[in-house]
Amino acid sequence: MLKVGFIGWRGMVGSVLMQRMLDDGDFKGIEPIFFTTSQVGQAGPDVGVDVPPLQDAFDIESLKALDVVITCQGGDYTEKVYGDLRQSGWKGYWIDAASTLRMDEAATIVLDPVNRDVIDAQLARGARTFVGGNCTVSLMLMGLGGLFEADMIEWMTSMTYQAASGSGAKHMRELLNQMGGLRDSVTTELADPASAILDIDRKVTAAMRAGEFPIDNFAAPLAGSLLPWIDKPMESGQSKEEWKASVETNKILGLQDNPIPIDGLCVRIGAMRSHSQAFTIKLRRDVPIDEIEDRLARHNDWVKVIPNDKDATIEGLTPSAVTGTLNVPVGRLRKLAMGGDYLTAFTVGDQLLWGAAEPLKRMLRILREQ
Ligand SMILES: NC(=O)C1=CN([C@@H]2O[C@H](COP(=O)(O)OP(=O)(O)OC[C@H]3O[C@@H](n4cnc5c(N)ncnc54)[C@H](OP(=O)(O)O)[C@@H]3O)[C@@H](O)[C@H]2O)C=CC1
Ligand SMILES: N[C@@H](CC(=O)OP(=O)(O)O)C(=O)O
Repeated sequence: MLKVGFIGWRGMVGSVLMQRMLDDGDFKGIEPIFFTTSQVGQAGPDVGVDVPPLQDAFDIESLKALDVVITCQGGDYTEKVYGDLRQSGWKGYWIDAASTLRMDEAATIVLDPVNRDVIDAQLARGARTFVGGNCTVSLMLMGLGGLFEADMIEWMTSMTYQAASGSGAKHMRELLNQMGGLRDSVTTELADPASAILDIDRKVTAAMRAGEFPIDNFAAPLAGSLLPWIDKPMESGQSKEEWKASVETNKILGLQDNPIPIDGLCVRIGAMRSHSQAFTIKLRRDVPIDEIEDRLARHNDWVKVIPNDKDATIEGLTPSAVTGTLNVPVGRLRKLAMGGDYLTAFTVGDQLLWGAAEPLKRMLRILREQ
């Protein structure tokens, strides 16, 4: 039975992973051992099988006893522990949600409905480090997998609308506090249907710009606004989130030698935990829209093609419709005015499920099936 160590299991991504594993009975047939960076010796979580007290996540000797480490603890933890653990001679499987190791030669980015062939080839070569992809990249590939599989894409742009959860739990709370603060600033006016909307707007804008508005985490108002920068700056002028689109996609697909150019702008919006993206896709040839829809729909069990009409779009192609599900709807599919080989599309996905926890859960299953 595989000895599997869980690190970061009580954080936001880790909790989603725990729930998905419980839902699918994934704790049966493994020996789970839970680790912590702050609560050594406390009781482990209830996962339906006996587990020992929490162990020290920094103790290399304890980690060396594991067949698999699965970590959602974050990049700082990976940086502190991974190198030392490997240098100690440990040959186990390391499965990680953090971006730290993604572009390492030894690491495979996992998204098995899209790149099971790459994962299998890497396992056959003896690869032992598997990392979940960036959330926008994984969600884009789940939505557009059928076009990549058929090698239909010459280049594409992705313009993102990313939820607060991508920044972490504190940011989600701050977004809600910002929303509440804006409403509180105009409670009296909202109760009076005759009040002037431009007075309400003035008060809301003043509240947003006031010194006491809660911006400790986002550094600026997000509620009632947006933030067109995510992650660190790169020399290219891209944000790091934008840079990931091309490098990670091409690594996931095994296309590093002949990469598909992908670029765009990444924008934080006031959604809670589902990311959306709008694409401009330059097709290699003019493919009829019904063939495109058919390929997209058949690619995996979670993608859902939404007809390009208003009712279906508003009902099914929004963060509020998707959050908490594994569905990845893709819609607004139509040819652009630039010509028959220019396609536009829009997709939405839960960034904590397919965007973070689900590919890791499924990688553990793949290891168990070996
Ligand atoms: N947020 C996201 O969208 C994504 C995140 N990731 C990666 O996953 C990493 C973890 O992200 P995320 O889950 O958001 O991080 P969290 O901040 O929710 O959790 C990280 C760790 O903080 C510790 N912690 C301290 N106080 C608490 C508390 N009150 N409740 C829960 N945990 C607490 C826990 O460690 P301990 O038990 O040891 O104290 C926990 O494992 C990121 O750094 C990133 O690398 C990857 C993809 C998406
Ligand atoms: N950067 C993503 C979330 C994330 O954690 O990405 P990565 O795993 O690439 O660091 C977002 O803000 O929405």
